[in-house]
Amino acid sequence: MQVLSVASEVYPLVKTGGLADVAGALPLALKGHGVSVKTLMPGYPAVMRAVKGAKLRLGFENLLGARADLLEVEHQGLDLLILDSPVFFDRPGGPYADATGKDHFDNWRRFAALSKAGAMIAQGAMADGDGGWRPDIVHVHDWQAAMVPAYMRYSDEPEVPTLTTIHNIAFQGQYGADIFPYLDLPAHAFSIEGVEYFGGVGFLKAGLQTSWAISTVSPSYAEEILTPEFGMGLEGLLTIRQGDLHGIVNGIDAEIWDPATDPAVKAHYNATTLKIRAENKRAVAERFGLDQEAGPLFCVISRLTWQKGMDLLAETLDDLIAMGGRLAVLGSGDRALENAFHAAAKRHPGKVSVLSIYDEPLSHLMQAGCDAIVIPSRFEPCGLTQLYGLRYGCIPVVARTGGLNDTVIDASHAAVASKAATGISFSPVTTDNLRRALRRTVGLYHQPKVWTGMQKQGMKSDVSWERSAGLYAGLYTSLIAKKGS
Ligand SMILES: Nc1ncnc2c1ncn2[C@@H]1O[C@H](COP(=O)(O)OP(=O)(O)O[C@H]2O[C@H](CO)[C@@H](O)[C@H](O)[C@H]2O)[C@@H](O)[C@H]1O
Repeated sequence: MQVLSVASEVYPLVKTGGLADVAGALPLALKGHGVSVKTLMPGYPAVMRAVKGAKLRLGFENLLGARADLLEVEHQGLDLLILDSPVFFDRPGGPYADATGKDHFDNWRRFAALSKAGAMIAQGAMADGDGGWRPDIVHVHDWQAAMVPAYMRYSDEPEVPTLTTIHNIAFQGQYGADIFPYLDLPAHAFSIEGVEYFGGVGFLKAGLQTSWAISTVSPSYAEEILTPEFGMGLEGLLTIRQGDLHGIVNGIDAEIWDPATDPAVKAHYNATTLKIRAENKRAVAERFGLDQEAGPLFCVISRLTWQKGMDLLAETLDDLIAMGGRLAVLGSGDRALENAFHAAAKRHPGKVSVLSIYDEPLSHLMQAGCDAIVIPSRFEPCGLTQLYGLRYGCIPVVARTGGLNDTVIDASHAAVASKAATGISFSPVTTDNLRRALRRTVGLYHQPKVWTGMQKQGMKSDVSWERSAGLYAGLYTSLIAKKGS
């Protein structure tokens, strides 16, 4: 089976968050299920530097107003299609924003161009000539690629089955109606059945409306987004499409994330040699300038945002320190939240430390050395850092929501007694409940037998892609069968 995947970021080439991890790991996991994936992504400067020697496959003279080339290259096991359009993608800053954090002014045009290219490839643009290629199914990720199924729906070419995956419904790609004339769509696409959304254009809405099927990254979140509290305005549409909505939990790349071999980890270990983690703990404390002392070392590896509940954590820090904990924070985000954490670090030198940088190797070392990772998210479609935590013996302390609910087993009395517990979870998401969860965590930490048992149980959890890749392969097969029926 041939799949075209379309994503705006793909690990290891460009990553701003969990989407990149999934877009980079799922194609590799699908290989074992007889599924072969080509991934279309933008040619940002970092990508163009990394894929020297890519082959030119197609030229688009005028893709939403700019010239673009389609390049093909194999990179670390991934078959990549790179949309090389200097006008759209060769600029300083990140994939979505400039160096000051302001969104690129033409994001709608950049990602509509990506989507339009995806739709043309899906409908046979690469089918002619030597090594011609045509996908059996198209899988697009988040709003930046969500216009692919819309472009396909409104073209005259035969349809190919499509799946749109929601990684974060908070980002929807909503724009004014004034962009519609530039999208290269027929006039009737501006309707409730098409791309129109509250009088403007909604990219994610368009994908959810026109895609054959929809998925999100955990079963719990698939249910939550049907409610006004979590659906962010799309709950009505999703409820209508409930029969086509699937929840498939993310996995992690178990080769990249392996504490026994990870090159970013100072002292390698496995579930039978957990004592070795102490060396990594010392290394983390040193890197963050924290006191070397007994007591639990907590960490955060996250965007510092409201979604992630970071305001709640900032409010509990004085108590966490009073309980004997320390905290290492790796992340940046909302200015006010960054300031709150930096202020706590000033109040508690040696106990709280914040690095507002993006550092992939350090994130690995932290999972390998910290005792617990705190994830008090208000909503979490899946969450990956708790999965890395489970694999590395870094106990997750999580809000009971979305994928966090589906992947962490709370240390209730029964779960501890039956040795099933893998973490600590709490709900509803309030400061008081988080404080209680942190206190419970410190209590468990001081029962070394129970704590080690939880670490071992977590390390045994199946967090690999194996099962979920099988579920995606099954979903693809069922959609292809639908086409034939
Ligand atoms: N400063 C930093 N330095 C280094 N690494 C950092 C970092 N800050 C974050 N990271 C890394 O970025 C990734 C974040 O992934 P998450 O799943 O936690 O959330 P995100 O909200 O980005 O993803 C969305 O998509 C994913 C994928 O589907 C869903 O799991 C999630 O719920 C949804 O919100 C992790 O790999 C983490 O280690």
